[in-house]
Amino acid sequence: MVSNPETPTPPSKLSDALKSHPFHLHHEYLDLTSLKELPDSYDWTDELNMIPATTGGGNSAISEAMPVIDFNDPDALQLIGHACKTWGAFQVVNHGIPSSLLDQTECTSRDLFSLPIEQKLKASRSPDAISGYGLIRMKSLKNTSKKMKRLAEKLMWLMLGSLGITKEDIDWANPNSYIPDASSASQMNHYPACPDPDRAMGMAAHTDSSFLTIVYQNNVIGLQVLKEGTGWVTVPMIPGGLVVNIGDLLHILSNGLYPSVLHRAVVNRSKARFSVAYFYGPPATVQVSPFPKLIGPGHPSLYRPITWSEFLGIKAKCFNEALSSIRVTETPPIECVDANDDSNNVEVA
Ligand SMILES: C=C1C[C@]23C[C@@]1(O)CC[C@H]2[C@@]12CCC[C@@](C)(C(=O)O1)[C@H]2[C@@H]3C(=O)O
Ligand SMILES: O=C(O)CCC(=O)C(=O)O
Ligand SMILES: [Fe+2]
Repeated sequence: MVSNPETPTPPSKLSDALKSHPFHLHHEYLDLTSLKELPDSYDWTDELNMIPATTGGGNSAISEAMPVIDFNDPDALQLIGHACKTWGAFQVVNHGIPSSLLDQTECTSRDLFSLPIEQKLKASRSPDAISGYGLIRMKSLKNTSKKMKRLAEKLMWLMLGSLGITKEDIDWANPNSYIPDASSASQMNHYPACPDPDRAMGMAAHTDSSFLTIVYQNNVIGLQVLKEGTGWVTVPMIPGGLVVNIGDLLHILSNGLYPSVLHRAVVNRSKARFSVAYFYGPPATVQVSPFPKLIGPGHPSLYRPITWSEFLGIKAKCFNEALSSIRVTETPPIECVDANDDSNNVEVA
């Protein structure tokens, strides 16, 4: 094969994916922990984000609450399939991750974010790097907690199983395969108390690019998911519960059957909030495309094949238009505007 010098080689690691798409934030790094007034640069005006949420599950309809799935439930597979189709997210309990480990992670996160800003800036992330301290959008801290990985694997197989996809169907899942292992990244988020929560947003509405993301939130609510026909729904606190979000890569693999969930994090006036997100997906260089069993007459393949690495590059440029930009349609592909703007006020590490 002859390589075309004008075609760049796709990055082989997630951490390299941002090198060609540096992310420049125009925010100055403020100490956000003791603000008396919202700085003008944090004033939020975006329509999608300013729509308020319903209280925990639709207008009093209890059936509209986000599904909570017990891992020990014999019907877990079907329940997960239904939750993926209808919500793109659910909470899981009895997941096997000891609460002591989650508490410990929260303490580490509190300690890290409470360091003086000068000290945190010593670990700042540069515009083309994936890890370090900074403001979102693109940043993460490598934390390959074996337990999180194991849980993510179990969740993935339940999700794929509910679509009729088996381990034999997925090359990279085979332990004897020469293909590298799954990719993952962790991100710790800190949302300081905000003097003007109605004018600010913790983390702007987005989908994750992963296969699935596991989110741990300390006992302060703030995560909201967009439920079709209902609007923004606040994810309730469930002791020991972990939130699972469907990401864009599972959306692609399921040919749109399991849509990635649009979610955001709001801030509140009196309490600081912490969360940890664990992004899990295929090896960075493996191409993901709509699964053949899910394609047929009346169900054309909706997306072109893409690696996580390439998709991250597209996401850095197109942000919430990334999925539509790789959709195979008869209409001309979406032209993205640069998503390289500064619109969030959450600290991440
Ligand atoms: C693996 C990753 C997914 C992510 C980019 C990252 O490198 C680490 C941070 C992740 C995050 C969190 C906030 C929303 C998001 C869209 C972003 O800009 O950074 C996601 C990225 C993603 O899922 O594409
Ligand atoms: O803080 C939260 O609850 C959500 C975090 C999130 O969506 C992310 O890190 O991608
Ligand atoms: Fe997210």
